[in-house]
Amino acid sequence: LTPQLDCAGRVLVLDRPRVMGIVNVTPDSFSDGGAHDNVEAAVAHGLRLAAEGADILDVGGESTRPGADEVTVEEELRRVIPVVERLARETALPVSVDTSKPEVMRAAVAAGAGLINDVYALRREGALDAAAATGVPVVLMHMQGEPRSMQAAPAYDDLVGEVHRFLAERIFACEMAGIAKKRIVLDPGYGFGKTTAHNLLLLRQQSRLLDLGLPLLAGLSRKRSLGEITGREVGERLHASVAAAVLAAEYGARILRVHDVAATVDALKVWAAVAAQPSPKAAA
Ligand SMILES: Nc1nc2[nH]c(SCC(=O)O)nc2c(=O)[nH]1
Repeated sequence: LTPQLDCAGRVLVLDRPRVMGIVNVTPDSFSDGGAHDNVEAAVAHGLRLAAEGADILDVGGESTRPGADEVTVEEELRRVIPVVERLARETALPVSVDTSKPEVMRAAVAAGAGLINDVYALRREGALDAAAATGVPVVLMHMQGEPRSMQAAPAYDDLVGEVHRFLAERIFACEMAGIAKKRIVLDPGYGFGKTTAHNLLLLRQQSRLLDLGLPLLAGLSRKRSLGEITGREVGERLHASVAAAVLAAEYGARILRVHDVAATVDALKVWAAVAAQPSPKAAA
């Protein structure tokens, strides 16, 4: 049976790896334009990613980069809601909201968002109830520590086991709050309290998370670990990001969260065409 996510009426069919395009609504470092310019630029970017073949658009107003400082609820709402509203209206794609704040979850779904993408896995006060009340699917991501300090000294006794246990606990918390298991997507949280070595091991063993019985989302696009491996700066990580997306698909991910949609769409078409062929075991 093919898993599918009903994102407020816009159904994401997970019969093959799908591409989630990243729409950051954070102060534009290129222009000193005010909030309006940020919204306009973000909407234009989202429309472009839709034209490039994205299956879902992920709108985020708070950078969760290591060391990032907090954004107030009011500021995050000002950035995110207008963009969610416009993209939900001007495309037929499901729109997800990348937030940990319950108020932003509620307002974004009211404005047309069909998926909640929470890097904090609904652990903030009120987030479980807010997500349950919206009725839309949720992405639960693993993070060790807090964005501000998570990269100081990440350490694990059993990395994959700890990520697995964390996700199992968050699934249970969701079910207790009335969020059905079929509304949940899991995410290993690459780069969130992990060294490059951790990220590599977690990717290689990502398929161990599949026994939790839920679709996986992977976000490796342009991340620091890819820079460490290739020596490339953030704007030069397209090739590494495409390789990482294909590997994540090979190791079980069905949603790839990326900046470079067109390139990843083509790469995953090749993956899907090959994956459709009989495996060596079948031929034997
Ligand atoms: N679900 C999910 N959401 C995310 N939001 C970010 S923000 C940091 C960046 O894009 O570099 N990363 C992720 C990720 O890996 N998974």
